Amino acid sequence: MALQQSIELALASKIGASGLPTMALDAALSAVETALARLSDDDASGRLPLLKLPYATDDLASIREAASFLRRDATDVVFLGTGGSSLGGQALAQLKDYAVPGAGRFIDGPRVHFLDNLDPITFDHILHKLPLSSTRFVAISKSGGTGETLMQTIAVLCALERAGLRARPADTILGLSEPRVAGRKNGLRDLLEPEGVRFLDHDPGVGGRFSVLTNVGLLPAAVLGLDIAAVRQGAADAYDPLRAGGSARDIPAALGAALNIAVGLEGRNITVTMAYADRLERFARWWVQLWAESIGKDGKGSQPVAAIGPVDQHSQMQLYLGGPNDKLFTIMTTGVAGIGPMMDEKLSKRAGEPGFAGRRIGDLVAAQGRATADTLARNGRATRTLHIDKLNERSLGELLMHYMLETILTGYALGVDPFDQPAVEEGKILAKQYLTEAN
Ligand SMILES: O=P(O)(O)OC[C@H]1O[C@](O)(CO)[C@@H](O)[C@@H]1O
Repeated sequence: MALQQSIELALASKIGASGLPTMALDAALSAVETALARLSDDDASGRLPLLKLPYATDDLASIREAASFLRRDATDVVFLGTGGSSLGGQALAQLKDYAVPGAGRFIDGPRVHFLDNLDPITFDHILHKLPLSSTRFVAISKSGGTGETLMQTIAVLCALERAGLRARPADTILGLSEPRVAGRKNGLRDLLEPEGVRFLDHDPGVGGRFSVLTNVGLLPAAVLGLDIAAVRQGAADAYDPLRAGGSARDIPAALGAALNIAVGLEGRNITVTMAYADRLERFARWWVQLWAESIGKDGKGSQPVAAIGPVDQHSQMQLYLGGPNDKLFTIMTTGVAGIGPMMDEKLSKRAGEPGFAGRRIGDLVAAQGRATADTLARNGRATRTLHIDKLNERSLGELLMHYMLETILTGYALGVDPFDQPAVEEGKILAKQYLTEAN
């Protein structure tokens, strides 16, 4: 198990009166015990296919085969899709420098693009810049009905047509969506299947924001050459303690859920995750969707905020330490001490920082993560720490599964359904109405 979690710095016994009283944590733990029993029933009944994924290997060959198809003679692979149809893949892709400021441009092999936000200028620009004859597109939508993804896909088909490549969309595009269900429309399949485009099936029993361990997240990971079996093994590392049974206090994801619930009981409704690693930035965005859509309903929920260290110390820390004490902080660190460029002694002295001499950049980042957690705690801010010594496929798989389990258990304990998102439909319907009314 790579993940080391501590909630010490959230407790009143450690940080004083503004920390969590034992009673609040005990009450939350007891609610999570009931949630654990429900999850165990879900596992036994097979109701939640997500719980089987950590141990599944039978689909990995087909994911690798699809990845080889996409990589063959490709300069660029573009993933179309939004929310849960994109963020899990992005979180994994960061292990290979995807969207890491300054480093992402130097990725080996085909360049990978995730176009999750619909922006006309970006899309126009990218379609004009991409070498279309050597670009592969993957259109991902669980429902097959998301307007953004449908518009992107239509725009790609039109661009291929203009480039004289429309004759062979099946060589260029891959679809990923739920299998057809009688009586339910699937716009993406309706659009692409007549073109001969091949589809991978989205597991109908796994919601988009929980789909990172399925082909939705693992396909982009495999395109980038990541070890997708190790991602699943890591997920098993997070789930094994639940399968083994035991009390909520001893199961990391259950303890995390209890912490969130207890902090909520104390009236703090903002939860900040600050990760001291560029390669966890998309993970944090993935978690924001997971938490917001799963927990925010029936008037319940807490506001997830994603932050990255150390850079956000220089933008958000003043509020975190000096503003209202209404947040739970999770400070995430990785084993970066001793890593990176070493500081020259003479130059360090000249810069007025003799303490830098002989130290590496990773030493400062490690010290900063530790200092932030301690400073928050000294200022009475409830803080959890999560440390991963080595960030790789296995430990990231563990982190992803830990958070999915923590989220489900929190939802169960709060009495909300973590698997639906009824409120987002209203705006989608209205936007389509405005679109047809516009002239
Ligand atoms: O994969 P789909 O069906 O295109 O949905 C994309 C995203 O849209 C949502 O349904 C919210 O609008 C998310 O839950 C989902 O991840």
